[in-house]
Amino acid sequence: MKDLFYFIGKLNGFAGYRLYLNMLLILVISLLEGIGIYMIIPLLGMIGIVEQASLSGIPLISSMEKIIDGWSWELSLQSVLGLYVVIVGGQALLSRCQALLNGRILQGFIRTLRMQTYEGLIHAKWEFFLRRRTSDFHHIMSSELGRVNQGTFLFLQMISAFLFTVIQIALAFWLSPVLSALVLLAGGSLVLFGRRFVRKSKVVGEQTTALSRHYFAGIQEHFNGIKDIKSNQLEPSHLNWFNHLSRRMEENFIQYGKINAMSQLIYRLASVVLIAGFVYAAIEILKTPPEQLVLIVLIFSRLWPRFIGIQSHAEQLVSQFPAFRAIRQLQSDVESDRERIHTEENTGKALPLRMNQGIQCREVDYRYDSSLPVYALRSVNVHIPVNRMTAIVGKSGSGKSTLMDLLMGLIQPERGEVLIDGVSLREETLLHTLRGAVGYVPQDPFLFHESIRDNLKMVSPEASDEELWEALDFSAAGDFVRTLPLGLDTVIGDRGVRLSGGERQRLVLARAILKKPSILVLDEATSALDSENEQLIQDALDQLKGTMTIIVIAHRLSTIRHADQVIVMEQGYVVQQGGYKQLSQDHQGTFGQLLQAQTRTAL
Ligand SMILES: Nc1ncnc2c1ncn2[C@@H]1O[C@H](COP(=O)(O)OP(=O)(O)OP(=O)(O)O)[C@@H](O)[C@H]1O
Repeated sequence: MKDLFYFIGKLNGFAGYRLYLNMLLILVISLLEGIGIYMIIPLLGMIGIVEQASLSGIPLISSMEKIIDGWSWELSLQSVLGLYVVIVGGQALLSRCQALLNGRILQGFIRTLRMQTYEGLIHAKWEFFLRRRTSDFHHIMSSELGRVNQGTFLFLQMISAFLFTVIQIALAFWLSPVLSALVLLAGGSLVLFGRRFVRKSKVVGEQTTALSRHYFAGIQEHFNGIKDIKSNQLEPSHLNWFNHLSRRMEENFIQYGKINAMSQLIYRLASVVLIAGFVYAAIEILKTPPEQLVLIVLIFSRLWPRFIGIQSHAEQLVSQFPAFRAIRQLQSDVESDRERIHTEENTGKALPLRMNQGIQCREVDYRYDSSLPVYALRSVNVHIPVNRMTAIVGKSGSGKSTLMDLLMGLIQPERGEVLIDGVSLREETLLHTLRGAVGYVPQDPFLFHESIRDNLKMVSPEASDEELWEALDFSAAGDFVRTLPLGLDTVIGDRGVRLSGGERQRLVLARAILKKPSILVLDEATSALDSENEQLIQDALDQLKGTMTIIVIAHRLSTIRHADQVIVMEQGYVVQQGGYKQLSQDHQGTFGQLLQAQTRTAL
């Protein structure tokens, strides 16, 4: 319930006066509908079904008669019918306006919510993503937002039904307090009885969230690993998983349907019994005049379906509560894990990085999980000199990528400092500047499902075609792009799968170069290249030496022969640091052993 109130507060903040206008319209529409019902009685009087004289005893009719008398109108069939058309027509017109306003409020609210959630996610720290499955974000951004949309719609519908009920009950009370109190008492006991269905719906709603989360995670994993599935013939086990989950989802929906159908059945049966008892009491015990009875039956016959609707809406609404909670939780998590560089002051383009000495790590410790005594980096002290090439090497899992993330300011040390020219990276403006100055090429390069031109221009929207080709030639990608029939306009597939691994790496390298970074970071960025293309890129990087700071992670040690400095890592510690030649001569050192191992493999 807390979550619902949180979103109502947000809805109120978003819609403001429009929400109240919406309610006012509902009130007027309900009033007009009530008056429309009342209009039937004078009509019945004119037809002769009820006696004209007895109409003056009915509260609202007598007031209306007085008003009409004041206007010196004659209560003729035409005037009553005319008034009826005006009232019911006016109500229809207002209903249309209200439906449109309702739609605008709802869609605008969901758009804002979607935008806020996405903005929060995209500005969250890298560490936030390390702790979560990406499928959970897909789930929240699609399924859960959809459920919040439906929940908000139901909530607005419930307000409308509630206001309608209040107005109609007020009119009924005016007409006959005793009869109305009887009906209300019956309605109230039904609501109390219906609470058990609402509780059950909530439990089913929680199961729905868990199942759909599971579904999203599974689907994403399966299609990411489709090549593995096909080549290792894992289809049967995946089909089995899918079949099992689909059945559980089916059962979940059926269970919800059962609850809803049962509550509706009970409500309908109770309505029939109540109406029968009510009519009996009205005629036999209370001796209600027929015209009043007709009106009350008319009012309640229109009111009852809405009343039942409130119960059904309440069940649906609580079944959506877990989605409200999931989005609220995510919004609060991303807020507390927001990257400090994304503040109001830092919305503009970062200032250019002017680095004179370099980046330094001083006594850095880092753990991915602070509750475990497992360190990814331990007492790391390194210096990355400006405009030089530094290579980071070590066995798999030794901490190379973690150190790289630290140097790029993606993660913050648990102990110690990362400094640029002696200034701590904990300083927000510096972090913003550093991020703007880095060109990063990851191990598994990512390309958007856009043209090559769009993919490149993402980092430099103003770049001319000449600059694009220059960057492509630099990364040894110019030749293969020229052979494509559409050249720069070739659309590359989802995650660039229509290109080979090496082609993707070269395109992403071109993109990084186009940014004209002060710091170029290559994480195993040439691992998928053949030796010819790798050599071309090595030559190009050699040309860049002295113009930008280059940090390279490499497994193939032959590719870092020209590095000015090599950092050797082992189990989170920096065990050696120095020039390539110097380290390679120490045959007992970790680097010497790594070199020997690679030479043996190459033979
Ligand atoms: N997201 C993560 N959550 C928990 N532990 C992690 C995470 N990423 C890395 N680690 C752990 O931190 C240690 C260092 O990992 P890191 O990726 O930095 O090594 P690496 O030298 O880059 O390895 P590789 O050469 O295989 O890429 C490893 O023990 C690894 O299991």
